[in-house]
Amino acid sequence: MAFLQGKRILITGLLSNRSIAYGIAQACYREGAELAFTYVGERFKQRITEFAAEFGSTLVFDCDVSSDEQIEATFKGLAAHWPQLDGLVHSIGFAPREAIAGDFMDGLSREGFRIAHDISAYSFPALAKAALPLLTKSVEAGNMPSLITMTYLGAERVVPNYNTMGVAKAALEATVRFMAESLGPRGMRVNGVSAGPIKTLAASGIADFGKMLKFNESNAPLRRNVDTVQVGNASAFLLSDLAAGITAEILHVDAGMHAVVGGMAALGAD
Ligand SMILES: NC(=O)c1ccc[n+]([C@@H]2O[C@H](COP(=O)([O-])OP(=O)(O)OC[C@H]3O[C@@H](n4cnc5c(N)ncnc54)[C@H](O)[C@@H]3O)[C@@H](O)[C@H]2O)c1
Ligand SMILES: Cc1c(CN(C)C(=O)CCc2cnc3c(c2)CCC(=O)N3)oc2ccccc12
Repeated sequence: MAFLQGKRILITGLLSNRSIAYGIAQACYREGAELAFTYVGERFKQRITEFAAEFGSTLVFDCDVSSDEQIEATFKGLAAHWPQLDGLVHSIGFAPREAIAGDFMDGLSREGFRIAHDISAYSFPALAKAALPLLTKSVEAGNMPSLITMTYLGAERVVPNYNTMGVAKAALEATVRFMAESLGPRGMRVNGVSAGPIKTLAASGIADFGKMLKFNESNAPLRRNVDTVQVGNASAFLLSDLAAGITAEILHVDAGMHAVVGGMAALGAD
């Protein structure tokens, strides 16, 4: 297949081998892409360098998306190695713990709301804007660059406890549409992948996460949860020219759960 042969793709958000970004890297590498990675903080450099080597890459950059300087430096560094960028994977999300647990109003704060939107929503267009010169080089070379981000059902519907992250994901999904409208005429596509719950580090410490996985397994149309391989494959598809007609889309990779009304499903659970 190798439907990403020769494409140069930057993947953010790789933290462990359970990360969604790890599944995306596996799929893209398998399909022939050349990869580069970002990590957060010197202490992870060694680990991410080892992950990059798994995918035939030595390109790793320290990029905390709360820093404009680190975002700029990342693409300056990338430009020293690559003549163009054909794909950008945004797989970053964070909110202070009190913003994603318990009652939405009880956990609401200006700072928590700001942080959630800065890291989980603004960072996607911010990275894309800093990448524009390299993305434009890809268009000039006759390619159609593709940008993707990871979102969740909590953007569209109330998922208990997801709270301020749901509001931030709603903002993220709106950035997909406005970025697609701005970058489409420049020959670039922008899409979101709405993944079902997966036990990653970002999911660790979330109350009742196990219950949620069980509920999905009993009620999702496919009667199972999804994993990083399935999300990775769908992401690789969106990054490739097989998805040339797709932009401003939010693709659900959630075993169909987005289509099911929670309550009724619970009735049908037994
Ligand atoms: N795990 C799930 O159930 C699930 C479902 C749907 C969507 N998502 C989304 O998938 C994406 C990846 O999460 P994951 O589940 O793979 O967990 P993960 O913990 O493996 O990845 C989260 C990543 O966010 C990065 N990050 C946090 N703050 C950052 C900052 N300031 N600058 C740069 N990077 C920062 C972390 O370094 C980490 O690599 C997130 O956007 C998350 O919201 C996760
Ligand atoms: C699913 C699901 C997830 C996984 N998911 C889709 C996410 O997007 C998780 C994102 C996330 C954002 N910020 C933080 C954390 C995770 C944990 C550590 C921390 O301090 N902050 O998180 C939930 C929280 C409540 C309810 C469901 C979920």
